[in-house]
Amino acid sequence: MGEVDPAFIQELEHRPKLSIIEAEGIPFIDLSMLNSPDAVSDPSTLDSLVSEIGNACKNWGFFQVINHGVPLEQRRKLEKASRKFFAQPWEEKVKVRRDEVKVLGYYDTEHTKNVRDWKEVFDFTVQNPTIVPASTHPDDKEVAEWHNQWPDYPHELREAFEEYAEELEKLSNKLMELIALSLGLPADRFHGFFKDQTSFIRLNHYSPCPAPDLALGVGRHKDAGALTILAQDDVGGLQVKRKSDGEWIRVKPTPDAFIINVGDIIQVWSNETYESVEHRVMVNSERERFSIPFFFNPAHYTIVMPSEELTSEKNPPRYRPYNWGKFLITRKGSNFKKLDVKNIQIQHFRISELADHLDGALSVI
Ligand SMILES: O=C(O)CCC(=O)C(=O)O
Ligand SMILES: [Fe+2]
Repeated sequence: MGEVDPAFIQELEHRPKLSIIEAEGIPFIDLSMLNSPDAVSDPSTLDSLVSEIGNACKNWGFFQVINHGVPLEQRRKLEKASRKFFAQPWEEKVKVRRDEVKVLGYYDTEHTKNVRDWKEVFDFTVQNPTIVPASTHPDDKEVAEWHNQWPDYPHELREAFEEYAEELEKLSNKLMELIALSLGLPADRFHGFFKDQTSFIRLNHYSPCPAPDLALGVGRHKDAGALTILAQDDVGGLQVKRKSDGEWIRVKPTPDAFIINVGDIIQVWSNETYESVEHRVMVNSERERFSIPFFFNPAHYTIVMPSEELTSEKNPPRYRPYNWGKFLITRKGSNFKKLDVKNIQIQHFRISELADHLDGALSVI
């Protein structure tokens, strides 16, 4: 395979099998009851929706939603604008390139676990500007602003983005309510964390790849935020690591559905009742693919920790509290240092089982 830069080539164990297992089991959840004006709050219908959400989060960490209330028109408008943007020559796209100072915009050299992804992206934050810590230093309280870059072409991209972001924010809040209820918490338990959200939307473009058996569109990873809402086109390529057997399963494209996945923050908030699940993107040699994830992230000053209501002496907190903004900018920073930098992970805040055992042993003595 002479055509592919070695930077894109996955290690043997992480290369995708070209024979695909398509998921039967990833749940479909119908949200129509949340959006119908005459949905007289029938507690039993709500209860069954909440338990469907809870089971999907527990068993898969992924589910698809239909009748979600996001107008199709808004989604199509952004999808079209995204296609127009990426169809331009590279020289045009790099005019709004992301770098260490301007952290939002166009980017085509992203690495996941130190292997280059076969994709190009455009990042925008929902709040403009978005407030984040100025430095990774734990004692530094200074803040900085992230500003969106808007390309000249297509001119409708900005409006399409803003309308879509507003709709997706509404859907995210509804999903967070259902997730809170499924954990036995009040519906609004997590709302406050998103007041000064650091959410962002990414436009992804995966070109046809001459070596889909060696490279990945996005290498295996977990999403670091609270919740991801993904719009994928009809090409397919997203794979989820099935919890029951570790097999990579393709998420079948369903027109106009959204794919939802639990991120690391929900894993921590729920004290591992729900887990953030590994996923990756396969590319193919024939068709380009587009997708748009919405990453629903809390305010930078959020201290992420297991919810007190969900921990007890028998089920102690499994994570030490961490500052979301510092975590986020540490991640962003390491994207630019590229090879041989290990990304910060929630695993670094996990209270290790070994320590639990030792503590237990010590307290007995
Ligand atoms: O393109 C996709 O299907 C998923 C992309 C993804 O997982 C991500 O950007 O975090
Ligand atoms: Fe992801």
